[in-house]
Amino acid sequence: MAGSAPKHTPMMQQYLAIKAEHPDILLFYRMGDFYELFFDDAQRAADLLDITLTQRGQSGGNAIPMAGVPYHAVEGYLARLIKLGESVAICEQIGDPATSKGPVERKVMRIVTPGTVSDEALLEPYRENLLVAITQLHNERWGLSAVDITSGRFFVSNHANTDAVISELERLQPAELLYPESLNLPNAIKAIHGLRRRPDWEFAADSAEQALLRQFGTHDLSGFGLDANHPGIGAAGCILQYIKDTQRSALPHLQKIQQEFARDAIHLDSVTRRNLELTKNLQGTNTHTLASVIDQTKTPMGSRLLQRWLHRPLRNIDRLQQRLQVVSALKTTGAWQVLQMCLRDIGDLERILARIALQTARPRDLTRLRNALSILPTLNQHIREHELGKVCPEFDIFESVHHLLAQAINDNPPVLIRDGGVIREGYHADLDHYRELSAGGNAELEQLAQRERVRTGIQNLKIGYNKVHGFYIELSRLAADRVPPEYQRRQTLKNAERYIIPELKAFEEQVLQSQSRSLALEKQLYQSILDELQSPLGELQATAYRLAELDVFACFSERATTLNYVQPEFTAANELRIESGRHPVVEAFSETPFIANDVLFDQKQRLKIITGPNMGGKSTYMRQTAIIALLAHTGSFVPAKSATLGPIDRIFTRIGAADELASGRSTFMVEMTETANILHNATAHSLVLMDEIGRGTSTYDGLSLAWASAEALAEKEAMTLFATHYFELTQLAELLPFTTNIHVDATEHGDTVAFLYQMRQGPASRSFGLQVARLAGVPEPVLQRAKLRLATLEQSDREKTNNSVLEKQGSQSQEPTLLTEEALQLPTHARQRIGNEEEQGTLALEPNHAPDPRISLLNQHNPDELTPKQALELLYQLQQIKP
Ligand SMILES: Nc1ncnc2c1ncn2[C@@H]1O[C@H](COP(=O)(O)OP(=O)(O)OP(=O)(O)O)[C@@H](O)[C@H]1O
Repeated sequence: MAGSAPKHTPMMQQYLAIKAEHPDILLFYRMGDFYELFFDDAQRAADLLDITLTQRGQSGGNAIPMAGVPYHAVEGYLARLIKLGESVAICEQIGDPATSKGPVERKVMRIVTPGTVSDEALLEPYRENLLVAITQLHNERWGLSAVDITSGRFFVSNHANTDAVISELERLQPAELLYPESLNLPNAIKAIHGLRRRPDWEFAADSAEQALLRQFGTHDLSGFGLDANHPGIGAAGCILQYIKDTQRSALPHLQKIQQEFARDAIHLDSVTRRNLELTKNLQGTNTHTLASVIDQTKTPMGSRLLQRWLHRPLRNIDRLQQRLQVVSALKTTGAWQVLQMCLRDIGDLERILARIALQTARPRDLTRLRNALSILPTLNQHIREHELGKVCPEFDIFESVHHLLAQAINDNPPVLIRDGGVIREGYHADLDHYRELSAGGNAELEQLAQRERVRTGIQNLKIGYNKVHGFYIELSRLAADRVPPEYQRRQTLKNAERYIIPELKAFEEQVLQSQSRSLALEKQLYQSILDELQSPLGELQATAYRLAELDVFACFSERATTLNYVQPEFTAANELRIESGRHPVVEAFSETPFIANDVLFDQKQRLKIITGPNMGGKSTYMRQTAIIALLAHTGSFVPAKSATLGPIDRIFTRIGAADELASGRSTFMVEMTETANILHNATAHSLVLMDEIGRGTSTYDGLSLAWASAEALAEKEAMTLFATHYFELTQLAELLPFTTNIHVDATEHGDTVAFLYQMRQGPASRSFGLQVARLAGVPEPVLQRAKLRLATLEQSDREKTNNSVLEKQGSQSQEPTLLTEEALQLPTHARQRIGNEEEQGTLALEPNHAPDPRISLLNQHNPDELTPKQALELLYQLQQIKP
């Protein structure tokens, strides 16, 4: 920033003083029709918004960098900045430029931050907008609090360690994240957009508790089931303080705080969340996700709730049964159809109510609220007609609120209250009177014009109005000699003159006065309507939540009907049985019919080693198992013929691997970190998907790690699907309890392969790697070379296996054979080659079944019997032989 204040112009001094109050965020400084940014802000805005960086005058001897956006387009720019995690202080001109000495008075009128926005234009309708705060306690533990200002949902949670809080942040996807300034953030959190450092004192538990009590008007927090020592209390306090600083308005819609317990939901770590592509695919977009198939909700609030449920599958079976009951009832009665028709017109009631609470609701929010309320009686009628009252009680229809809005607000009000015309005629007598005065003006004006025409004898005399001169009488120049003396000239045009007369002036005052009075009264009435809506706000919010739930239930029923899903059943036994399960997303987007498969985990079967060709459907099978389990725990029906699920505490996935360059971890490191996490945390109630672990390192390292991991999971009795290309692992079925082999079926068609996608018992017979490579378009000469290599490798394998079996037979061992480095007895350099070349994508183990002629020659001589000359000759001979 530039030098000391005295060197700046008065305007710059004003700017710098205001900027000093908002050092960390962008300041939009209003100058006429633009919001301007200066110095570093200008540079940052120019980069972020791709707007031109210019200069304005000099300050402290240097040119001042400047960038600006037109005021009428500001919302679009704000939306972009918010999305990038930036906050903006908006500074308006509040003084009158005409009467100001020096720069016109300016003030920051609002602060827009990603986590506190409520304007419709700045929010994404289908995404929750969370302001989150975190603190770390002395022990490893973290406290977290989150609020969705646009719905009033406010909660705290606590997390045992850093990994747990990172995975929670992955779920919540905060729009803005507050943390205490003394906290040393882990790298994974540093990468989050919208980070804000806050002073440590804002997280102090004592003051936080007081702030919460003030907010809710209660004596203690026990009514919310919350202990004042909860690790998240400090974070909740910081959130309230931050909102106070940035919003400067009360938050009557934050009426309670809830506690979320990790144990209430199936734990999904951040990797699993990504791998299962719940709401985002692996490329980071919204297509081909579970939500893209399941979400047929009709309101944005329903869609947001569904996404929340998908990311937090419940473990409480009673609550799931309640949800399933509603879904089932809507399905069997077919009521979902009419309900969806109604819901379509309900709109985003949740966010409308938040804007009413924040006093930022626009006239059209009120008409939308009125419209939503007017649909409730019809909804109730459908509930009655379909006898759904038991599972879905009728809605309160808020008659008085509806009546108020029907009486007070016009059918199609303008966007802003300041434009007037929002309050309905007949609502308030004074308003009608002012409006009559200003509108009735037209007739009066015409009378006056007619009278003047008669009096002056000038037939083309007109009365007009413009903003600068107000009302005037306009006469053509040709009539100049007939202008009465009391006409005062106002303005001279090319062919006409404009005049004013006292009567017209008085008329003007009356019109303007009644216009401004009517506008002021409208604003006042509008405000009192907003005030009146505050008291039923809590009940309205509860209704909005129930409508969002009904929207999700109707959506589940529709999906179950259209896509032929079945109601899942829950059991206390530690098992998982899926008959003819399907992958909802692959099924929806595949052009060929989906092949359904069974899954069975019970007391006897816990670990399944899956083998079979690439592209054979192993990953699909594993993912569909997790997705069916997850969907069942949201209260949805599932894509299967039947599904019975025992308790599930966590779903783990180790699928595919990508370098995480940003965090400095290689493919193998990522793979092993994820594996370590699973091995530490999986229990007998966990569902574990392991896809080809060990691929990122040398064959033997990988194979050994995969082997040992499978053993460890079998020991834990976790429900594990373990897909592998290490055929050796199929031997585990004989070595370990609870372990079985299954494989995906495929058949060979000449040089190519046909996938059958059917899971079968037992290990696969072969892998079809080359056929799949052909399908992928690998050039023919390469395939031919690979075929030759494969033949030699397989030959070598067979010989080694035979040797090893012979050795084993010699030592009378009963254990099945595992191909280890020792068993293969490869020389060290050959082992290294396997590792290196495999990393480059070609495995080229040099076969040693065809003996090297040089070695044969050497073997024909005994070194002890050779003379030095003979030895030299032999050396020359050896040199001549080509390997
Ligand atoms: N049960 C099924 N019915 C129909 N099509 C399927 C089925 N399972 C998989 N597919 C199709 O086959 C493709 C490949 O499946 P998938 O990725 O599961 O194979 P994979 O065995 O895991 O392969 P790789 O070992 O190469 O990772 C899927 O994208 C899908 O189009």
